[in-house]
Amino acid sequence: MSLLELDGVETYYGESHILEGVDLEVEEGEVVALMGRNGVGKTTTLRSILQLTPPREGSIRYRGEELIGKETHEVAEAGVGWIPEDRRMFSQLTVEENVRIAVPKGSDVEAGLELAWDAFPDLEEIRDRDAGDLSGGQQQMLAIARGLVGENDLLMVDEPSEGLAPLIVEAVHDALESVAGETTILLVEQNLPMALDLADRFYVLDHGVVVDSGDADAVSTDSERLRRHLSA
Ligand SMILES: Nc1ncnc2c1ncn2[C@@H]1O[C@H](COP(=O)(O)OP(=O)(O)OP(=O)(O)O)[C@@H](O)[C@H]1O
Repeated sequence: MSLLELDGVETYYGESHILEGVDLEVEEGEVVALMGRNGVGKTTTLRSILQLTPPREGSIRYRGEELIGKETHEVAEAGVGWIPEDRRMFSQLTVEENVRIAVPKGSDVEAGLELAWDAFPDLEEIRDRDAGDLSGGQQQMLAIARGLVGENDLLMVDEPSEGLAPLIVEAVHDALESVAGETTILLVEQNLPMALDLADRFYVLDHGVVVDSGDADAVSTDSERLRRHLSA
């Protein structure tokens, strides 16, 4: 049984038919990259899984259990975490407070902090700073650290490299690589080298359907196979 399985998922915003039958699977322990041009439905796929925009057709099974019809908080409680594109966090709280409240109720907060600081020593140095005062790269690190301590079985990360300088992208890559050792990841990412390097498998979405998929090792960043679907 796959950890996550989407079958014929169709999602709308009002009358706009965005996902027109998405099929994809994520196995436990994998990093799966979801790629595609702007506006093809990548974020909508994540929103569909989370039941933020519930699909009208199809099925989304997590550990064999149907998610469609559940509330978003139930999906989260089942172990599905989300790092949205806007790196949502509490800007008036410090870095440490942001990590603390990401530790699930009943779990060991100090152990969570230790895990976060081990993975992100740079964050420990700025633990007392307000999250709102961080650079884009630091905010992305904090968002990933929050995902890490959230004890998710599946972490969905939306465009973590977007808008970041190359050196910071490298740091985000390394951070995700260390998180990948702990958690299954579904990664939406337009930075092809980063996506292919991190991923075990990939899917390419175009106009709301999967048009290609395979092993990340089997394609290169400049392959015609990917270029066809990814370049503008
Ligand atoms: N809340 C919304 N209401 C109506 N249409 C929306 C809404 N959110 C997104 N869309 C539209 O749905 C389509 C898919 O958007 P989505 O954000 O899923 O794309 P994406 O592949 O993640 O691209 P991007 O990289 O630009 O975020 C786009 O045409 C977008 O304009």
